[in-house]
Order: sequence, then C-alpha cells, then structure tokens
Amino acid sequence: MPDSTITIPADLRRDLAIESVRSTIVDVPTVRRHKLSQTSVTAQSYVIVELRLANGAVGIGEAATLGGPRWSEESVEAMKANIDTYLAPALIGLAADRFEAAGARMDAAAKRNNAAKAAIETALFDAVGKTLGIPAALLLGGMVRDSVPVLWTLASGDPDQEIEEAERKLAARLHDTFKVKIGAQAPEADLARLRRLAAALEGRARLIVDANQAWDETTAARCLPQLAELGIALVEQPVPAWNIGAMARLRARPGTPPLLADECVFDAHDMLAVAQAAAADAVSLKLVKHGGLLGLKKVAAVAEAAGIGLYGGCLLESSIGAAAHLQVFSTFRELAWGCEHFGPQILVDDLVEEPLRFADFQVHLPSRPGIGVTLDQARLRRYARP
Ligand SMILES: O=C(O)C[C@H]1C=CC(=O)O1
Ligand SMILES: [Mn+2]
Repeated sequence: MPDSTITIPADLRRDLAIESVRSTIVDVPTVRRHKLSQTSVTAQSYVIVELRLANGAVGIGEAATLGGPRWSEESVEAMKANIDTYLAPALIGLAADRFEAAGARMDAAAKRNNAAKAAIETALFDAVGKTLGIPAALLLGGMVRDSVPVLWTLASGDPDQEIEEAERKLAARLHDTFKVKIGAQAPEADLARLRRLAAALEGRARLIVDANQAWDETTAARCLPQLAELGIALVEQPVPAWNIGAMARLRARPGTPPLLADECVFDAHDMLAVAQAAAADAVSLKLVKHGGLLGLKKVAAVAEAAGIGLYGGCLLESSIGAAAHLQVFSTFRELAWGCEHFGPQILVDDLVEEPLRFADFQVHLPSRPGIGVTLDQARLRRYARP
C-alpha cells in the first residue's frame, strides 16, 4: 500500500475555508489522431481548477472534453464560464471538507455541468488530502488496491498502424487489452478491420470495442454476434444513449457479447434505469459524467446492487484527471474490468511534475497526499489558451 503517513505542520490544518478558485483552459496535443464515431481529435482540451484554502493548501482538479461539446454537452469554454460565474462563487467561504454540502451548493447554482462540478470536487478532495497529509482514497473508503489493470485504445482507423501500435504496447508490457473505436465508418469496414486486428493479436491480447452510439438497433442486432465470433470481450454503447430499450433487447438475444453502458449512464438515476431494464453487463465510470468522486461512488453502488460490473472509464484525461479516478477506483472491492486511463500516454506532454507510472499492464496509484500529483506551473502556462 502507498505510504499514507506523511505529516504536515499543524498550522496548515487550521483553516479549511475555500478562499479562491481559478480555472484555466489548456489544449495539449496528442501523439496521433484519435478517431471516434462522432469526432476526431489531435489535441485534448481540459479546464484545470486550482482551489486555494485559507490554510494555503491548493487543490487541483481537471475537467476533460473530447472534441468540444461533441462527446457530451460540456465544452471547455462553457465549463470555464460556469465555474467562474456560478460554481466557484457558490463555494467561497465553505469548509473544504464538507464535500456533500459543496455538491448541494453546486447543484443549486447550476443544473448538470457534471464535468465542471467534478473538477471542483476533485480539487476539494485534493486540498483536504494535502492538508491532512493523506491520499484522497482515505476520504473515500480507503484503498483496496494500489494499481489497476489499464487498457490502450486503438483509434487511428488504420489497421496496419493499429497492429503496429498494439505490438509496441505488448512488447513494452504496458497494455494487453485493447479497446477499438468503431462507428466512424460503415459497419462492414469496421468488421473487416476488427478481423485483421483479432487475427494479428490472437491469443496475446483481449479486444473490446466502443461504437460511441453509432449503430441503430437493427445494425447492432446484425453485427453483435459477429463481434462475439471474433472473441470481442465487451461492446461499449453500440446504440444511442437514449435507447435503453434497445440495449436490453439486444442483450437478451443469443450470441450478444457483454454490453458496457457509457453515454447512457450519467447520474445514479440513469444507472437505476439501466439496471431496472437489465440493459448492461457493465458500466463505464467517469468523473465527467457523474459530477465528481462522490457521484461516481453512488453510480457504482447502484451498479453493484444490480450485479452490474464496474469498468474504470476515461475521457483521455491527463495525469491529473487520471489520478483522481485512480483514487476512487482504488476503493472498490471489485473492479471487474480494470480501467482505461491511458490518457497520460497519448498526450505529447503531461501537466504534472511526476506523471503516473505505467508498468506490467497496470497504472499505479501515486503515493503523495490528495490526488497524488503536483501541477507543473510551467507546463500549465505552456498549454494554457492565450
Ligand atoms: O469511452 C469513450 O467514449 C471516450 C473515450 C475513452 C477512451 C477513448 O478512446 O475515448
Ligand atoms: Mn465510450
């Protein structure tokens, strides 16, 4: 287990009042083009939150997007505006360890805005953790594990490049599960691409796919058995987020591989609806969807109650957002599907002094207090929007 006995001077503990919140938009280039069904990115945009307490501690948090407001409704521009105008003013003066009260204030100040709220709540846990000298995980139930299996996503759309990329990851013992992004081209073209990947990696890697809502029910009914025949272990969000009924009907058909709910589950109410409809085998947990670490735990609790497996989702976060996810993922008794926080490795640069460590097919929890990583101010300035 990581060392959690770091001590900091008593005077730093004194005043947890939230004094200021600063938000900065950054754009960090990626090492290659990342293609999803609905968008394609060559840079990742985040809002970085720095939240200062009266005791001097500064907590950090990150809100990720994917292709502007295309993956979900929040863009970095909207998040910054809503943080500065509505969310931050609602919190000034509140004691930072009153996490639920902070959530209630933010919900009263702005509807949804889940990624923006998550970045602020992350910064609260980071600031309090730093103040107390403990990892945020200790405030969330305590660690069950100090590393998490991590997959890599293949999303260039070019199977030759993707096989070569997967081979490099396997050889370096970084990743042996690969998520393939599909839905940007016709289903038959994706199936041909997957056939090539499955043949090239057979017996050496596990494949899952993410259609990002690209298929209608008829297309999904036709293609899902073919994915099962190829040995695809999990199929993420094959149909539009609103179509829980289709997910349930597809899941009940013989020959359908396990289904992973992503865009159809934002809050715990969504999770309950998916569970009641028996519409998924697993759920992808993400701070940007669930509004924070506590919201993520609530969604996970509903899933656990329904026997739905937990999958540690991402939105290509840097080491800041990834570290926050790891703090909460580390507290789950079961994390059946591991996680996909490869984000720090797809960026040309990170935003922290010491990036997360990837080794032996796992991403390792940092052992410092709070979320465990330190914002690199020089890098923040380098990638900040003018
Ligand atoms: O899962 C998503 O929909 C979003 C994201 C996560 C990894 C990736 O490549 O895209
Ligand atoms: Mn997804």
